[in-house]
Amino acid sequence: MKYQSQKIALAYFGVALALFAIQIIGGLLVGWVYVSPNFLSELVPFSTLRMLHTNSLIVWLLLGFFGAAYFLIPEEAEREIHSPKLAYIQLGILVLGTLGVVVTYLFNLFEGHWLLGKEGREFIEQPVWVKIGIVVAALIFLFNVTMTVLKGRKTAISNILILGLWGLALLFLFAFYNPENLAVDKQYWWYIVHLWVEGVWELIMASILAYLMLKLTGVDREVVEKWLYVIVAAALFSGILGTGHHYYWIGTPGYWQWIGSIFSSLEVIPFFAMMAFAFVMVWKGRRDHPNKAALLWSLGCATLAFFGAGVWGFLHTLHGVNYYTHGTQITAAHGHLAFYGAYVCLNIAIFTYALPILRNRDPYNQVLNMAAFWLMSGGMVFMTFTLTFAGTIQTHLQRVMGEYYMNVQDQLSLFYWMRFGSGVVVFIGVLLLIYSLAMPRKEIITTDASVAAE
Ligand code: HEM
Ligand code: HEM
Ligand SMILES: [Fe+2]
Repeated sequence: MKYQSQKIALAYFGVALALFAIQIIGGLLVGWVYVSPNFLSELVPFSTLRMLHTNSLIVWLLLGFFGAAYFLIPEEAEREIHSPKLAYIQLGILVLGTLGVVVTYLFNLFEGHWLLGKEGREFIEQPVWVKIGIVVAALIFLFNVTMTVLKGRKTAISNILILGLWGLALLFLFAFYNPENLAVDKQYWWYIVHLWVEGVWELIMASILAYLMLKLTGVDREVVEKWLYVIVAAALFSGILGTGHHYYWIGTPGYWQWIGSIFSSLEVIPFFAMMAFAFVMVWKGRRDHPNKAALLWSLGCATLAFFGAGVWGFLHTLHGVNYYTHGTQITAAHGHLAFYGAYVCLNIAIFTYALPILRNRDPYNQVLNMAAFWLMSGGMVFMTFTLTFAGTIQTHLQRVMGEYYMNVQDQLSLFYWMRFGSGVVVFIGVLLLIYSLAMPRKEIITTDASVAAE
């Protein structure tokens, strides 16, 4: 570790990993409700469990991004973080807000209250006071990292990372706008839900991947930067108007069907470019970095993001297809693999790279970490297939044959069992990952000195 303030990342990564475990337990619970519909229904309704699953996902991914910024910006800017104290206050606010959401929803508090009560719109369910807390935390963060970069060396990696993080915070402001008209409400709601993952978060993804490639492969910075600019331009060019793929059936004018179909199809390009980038860097790289697990997660990230976002996104993005598949299990299949590939794997790649450095150890428990990669990724890919099959049958029976929703659900139970099974595998992978990141490697006991020295 070159700079003391990089240590801030350790606290962020720790909280993120704990929330990750909670997110997956939440996933298992919602998955179990699908096979046993009355499970917990008296205590915690499905909608609350589902909210806890998706919101803990978003919160831990954000904590991971913030931690990644605190880790890599000192190295890029060649100076300490402006104020470590502010960084810890920011973390405190976010943890408090998270607890606030959990308590409010689990005990159903302050119903209908404008400031303290539940908000209910998917992904932005946080009570208004928590939303305000999120904005305050984001402002503290932006101030802190922007000051650091302004006073230090400016690189393409840190500039693009900060641009992405500014965009993330500004777009979140639409969470405060909740118009009466449902069509208008949805129109702005997608500014967050879509423009985050298919817009500004892609900048964050590209810059963190670029940083990892720079460190892990030893390729020249100029080469990495050229790729970075192309990826970012492609992401914004396609992603902004690509929002139109959510405007097909919400009451917006018909031209969105064409704008959405054309531009969202182009969104495949930046995801393909990120995958090509990662592999070309490894191919051209001269460095044989000892942290093989971090490299595996980086390549896995770029590849699974291409399949989850690019291929599974394209699968249902043309309006002629989406007319039938909208809101079916096809959407859930895509949502899972895209989030997992792009943003879960990205975070784990930077955790795997940074934690040994932050804790002053050699890359450790690599084999366990790599086993966790295969268990988790295998589980998520299997889940994607089961949901895709379920979604195909659902689309046919419900949307083509016109069968009643619940009748169709009954016929899909085999797939929901398999989804639950793959979830258990993912959960085991997560436990293994956390163990491999948190615990030091056991001493190798061998008589062969050359093996022991490895
Ligand atoms: C890192 C892994 C995971 C990620 C990134 C993730 C992400 C998500 C997202 C984004 C949604 C909302 C999807 C949508 O509206 O289309 C969701 C819903 C859901 N997830 Fe996960 N999830 C993960 C793991 C799991 C696991 C292990 C299970 C367990 C079986 C699970 C079960 C569910 C269920 C049942 C829903 C509700 C779907 C519905 O409302 O029909 N997830 N998840
Ligand atoms: C990493 C990037 C991406 C993530 C994390 C992601 C995630 C998601 C999630 C969670 C949903 C469900 C939202 C909801 O209804 O609550 C969704 C919907 C959708 N996504 Fe993506 N997505 C990504 C990229 C893409 C790309 C590149 C495309 C197109 C090529 C795409 C096409 C779609 C479409 C068409 C829908 C609407 C599905 C429907 O009508 O029900 N996505 N995405
Ligand atoms: Fe989208």
